[in-house]
Amino acid sequence: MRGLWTTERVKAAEERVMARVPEGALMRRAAFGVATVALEVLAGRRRVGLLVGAGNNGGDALWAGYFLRRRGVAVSAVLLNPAKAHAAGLAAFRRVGGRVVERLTGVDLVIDGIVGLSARGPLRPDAAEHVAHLDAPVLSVDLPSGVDPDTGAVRGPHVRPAVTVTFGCLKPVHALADCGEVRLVDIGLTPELAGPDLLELEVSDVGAAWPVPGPTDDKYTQGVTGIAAGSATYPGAAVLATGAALLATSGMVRYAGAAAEGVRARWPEAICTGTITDAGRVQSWVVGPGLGTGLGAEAVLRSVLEVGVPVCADADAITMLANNPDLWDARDPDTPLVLTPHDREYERLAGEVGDDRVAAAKRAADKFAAVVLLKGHTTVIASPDGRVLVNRARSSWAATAGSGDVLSGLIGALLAAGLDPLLAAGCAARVHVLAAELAADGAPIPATSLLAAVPDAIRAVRPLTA
Ligand SMILES: NC(=O)C1=CN([C@@H]2O[C@H](COP(=O)(O)OP(=O)(O)OC[C@H]3O[C@@H](n4cnc5c(N)ncnc54)[C@H](O)[C@@H]3O)[C@@H](O)[C@H]2O)[C@@H](O)CC1
Ligand SMILES: Nc1ncnc2c1ncn2[C@@H]1O[C@H](COP(=O)(O)OP(=O)(O)O)[C@@H](O)[C@H]1O
Ligand SMILES: [K+]
Repeated sequence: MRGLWTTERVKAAEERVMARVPEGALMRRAAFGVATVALEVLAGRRRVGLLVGAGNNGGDALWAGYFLRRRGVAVSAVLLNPAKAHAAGLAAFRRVGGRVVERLTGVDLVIDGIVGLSARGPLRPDAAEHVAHLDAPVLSVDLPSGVDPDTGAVRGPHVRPAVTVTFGCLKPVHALADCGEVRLVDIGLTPELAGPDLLELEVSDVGAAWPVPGPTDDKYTQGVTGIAAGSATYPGAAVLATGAALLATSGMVRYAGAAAEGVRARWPEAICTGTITDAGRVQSWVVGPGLGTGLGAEAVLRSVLEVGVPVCADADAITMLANNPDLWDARDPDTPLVLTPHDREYERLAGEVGDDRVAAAKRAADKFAAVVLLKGHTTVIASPDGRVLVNRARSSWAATAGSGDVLSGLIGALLAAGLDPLLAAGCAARVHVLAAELAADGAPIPATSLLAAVPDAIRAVRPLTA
């Protein structure tokens, strides 16, 4: 797992380190890391431009320019606020023949030292003007200027780097926004950092957690997933969610609902019944996709919540919980619940998502004592115990009708297998993104193709030896 730390925590840790190292040492170390990566990106080319802002981020850029000059690179710098440019960095830069210019032209690489950890809001007009006219790849110092360091929110002009070189530890922006390739330079911060604020699962974490049958397993021991989804009007959601649960784990899937005929026709291995009460025992329920929001659907949701097994509530189930808060009473508060809203469903449940998606997911997790998976290009998953997972897609192919039904089926199967609910949601989200990428391979796909790629996605995350 990769940890990410908020700017408040990073700044406090940096202060503690700075108190025991010589003045300027930390900045020079950071800048040396920037120069090293810049040389790698340049791959023999020799012209670099710096965009230098008023703070220490600009100082890093100037010191990086100093180190690059010493390696014989031609370096020019635009000072966005000459009076406030980092004095020691600028003096060092000039000393080795760095040039201050009005505009960057004819460079092979631009180093973005406009703003860093103290930035808020989009680029100001003068900086935005310079950025708009760049025609070389950009290396951002610490983070892409114009993107919020803690929320990753982009609300106007910002830098789109090919590479970001950050220091000491990763910050939320590195998981929440597009930073290009992210490189981490050690500046001795680690001993000063306690546990991270956000976590990102690595492929190996997902592979290690994904449940597979062992020698003593049979179809019951691995957890039976129940699917209460679909309706006469929307049988497709039931077919997709059931299929996802069948492909996610071995064992058994029970379907209960009005789409039984369609589900049976597509998935003969699913045990299909018309109602929850006839369904038999399960270790988790997925409820909501395509279920409708009428009285019948409410009764289904109520029964599922009353069973006392972990539940993944998606789509119409979320709308019903939002419209009729009495339904919460059916829930045993100790039984894990995973809610999987997209932004509009979130709004019905807990008000506007806003710019800070992590805060929004945490708010709802607290409010409902549930794991909340807030969908999107960047999916944020918050647990009521305070842990937060972030899963950023590398493509947007999953933004297609029915793909959410696949996600809820995956989560349900992992819950039935007994995974910790936060991990279940995180692993499902990761495999979902991967399945979308594998299925799409450069062209749009329907959710059925995403579903069909789930086995390949699981194979891709599992260790080769298993
Ligand atoms: N604190 C430390 O010990 C270290 C800090 N380092 C660097 O220092 C950076 C943080 O430096 P600072 O705290 O000085 O802050 P920044 O460099 O982020 O800049 C703050 C300045 O930018 C201006 N500004 C804010 N928002 C802006 C916007 N949207 N458009 C244009 N200008 C804007 C502000 O008026 C302020 O003058 C880090 O990101 C990192 O690059 C590194 O040198 C490593 C060591
Ligand atoms: N721009 C995007 N990039 C990547 N994934 C996305 C994007 N938009 C949505 N998704 C993902 O696609 C799925 C859509 O789910 P949902 O909105 O419930 O669709 P549906 O109800 O049609 O199944 C979610 O897993 C979500 O995270
Ligand atoms: K920057």
